[in-house]
Amino acid sequence: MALNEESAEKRKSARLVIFELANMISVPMSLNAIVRLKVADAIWQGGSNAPLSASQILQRIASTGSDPENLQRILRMLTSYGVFEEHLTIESSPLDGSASARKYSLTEVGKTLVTDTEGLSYAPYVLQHHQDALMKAWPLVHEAVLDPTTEPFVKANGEPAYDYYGKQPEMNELMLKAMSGVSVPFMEAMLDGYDGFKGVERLVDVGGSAGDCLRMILKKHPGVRQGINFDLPEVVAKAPIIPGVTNVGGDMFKSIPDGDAIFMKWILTTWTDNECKLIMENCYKALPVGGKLIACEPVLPKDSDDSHRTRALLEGDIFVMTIYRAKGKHRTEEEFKQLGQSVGFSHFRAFYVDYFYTVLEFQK
Ligand SMILES: C[S@@+](CC[C@H](N)C(=O)[O-])C[C@H]1O[C@@H](n2cnc3c(N)ncnc32)[C@H](O)[C@@H]1O
Repeated sequence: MALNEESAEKRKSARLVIFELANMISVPMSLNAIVRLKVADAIWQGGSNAPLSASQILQRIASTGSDPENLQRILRMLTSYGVFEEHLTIESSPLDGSASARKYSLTEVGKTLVTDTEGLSYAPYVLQHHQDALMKAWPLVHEAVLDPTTEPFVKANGEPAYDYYGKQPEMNELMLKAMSGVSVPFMEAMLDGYDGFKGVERLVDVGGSAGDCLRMILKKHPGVRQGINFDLPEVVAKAPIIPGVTNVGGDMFKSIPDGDAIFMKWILTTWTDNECKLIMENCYKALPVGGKLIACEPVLPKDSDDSHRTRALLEGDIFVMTIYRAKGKHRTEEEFKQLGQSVGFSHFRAFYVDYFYTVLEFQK
């Protein structure tokens, strides 16, 4: 191929990539639509994953007047992102006697949206990410660059996300469900691949939400006799009663209950370096010498690439910047290590037991 032909080809593909990127909003919005319509549950009804056409799916979920063609458009597009598998079949058509019909089953990705497997669904997480208050913040991402003192969520809604959720019982409840759905599969992987709870009797979960992480740790490690689920008062007020777990309401920036070890999952990421230091200092004070802070956080790779893992972590980083703290962030392993050292933790280890979260162990 001549040089100028080659660069013309490159320009054509570049324009295509921009089309893809600019229209990409269709992807999360359609995913949200699929969850709202409970499409995964409809396909999975009775535990079967037999391929269904859009009309058959709608017969299971929707009221009269719904449009199978529009549903099929969404299913096709999400098939290209690996959420559904498309099956082309030849079926009789009233027009010419035969036509190809598209049917859809769930891939492993699609199955994560089924809501009848208790506690394992990612559906609430998808819904939680697309609530109106969050959607209002997204057009303001550029503001996080121009003025990082106030995150886009605050600009759009007048107050920080956790304060806002606290005043909206429905948002709070959805947040609890979203966290449970995401926590359970990770905790299973973590408890298989990490054994740092040996010898711990009293374990505090900082920002423990509904207490799912503690429930699973106590089940796997009966030596942990006392679990303290520590979170904001309005959150623990909604947390279920779990045998062996005491719900304690408070503010981690003020003080943290004492424990042999402290666990936290998905906490440091949403705060600035100085706020992280304050939380970690309070952990340090609450631990005995030799005690461990076990933090599970998304950890950014040093290099950038286009793998699913790197993209999920980098996209999550922009989510944090937009919704929680303009200077809260996904960090590299080295940045976490330095945060720990700055508040006095003498040992640090990282365990890569999952693709999204890494276990970070800080020892006093
Ligand atoms: C992203 S969620 C993580 C929940 C849970 N650790 C999990 O991974 O499933 C962050 C949690 O931190 C809690 N949180 C926020 N500010 C807090 C504070 N000042 N003190 C204690 N908990 C707080 C929130 O209520 C929420 O439950």
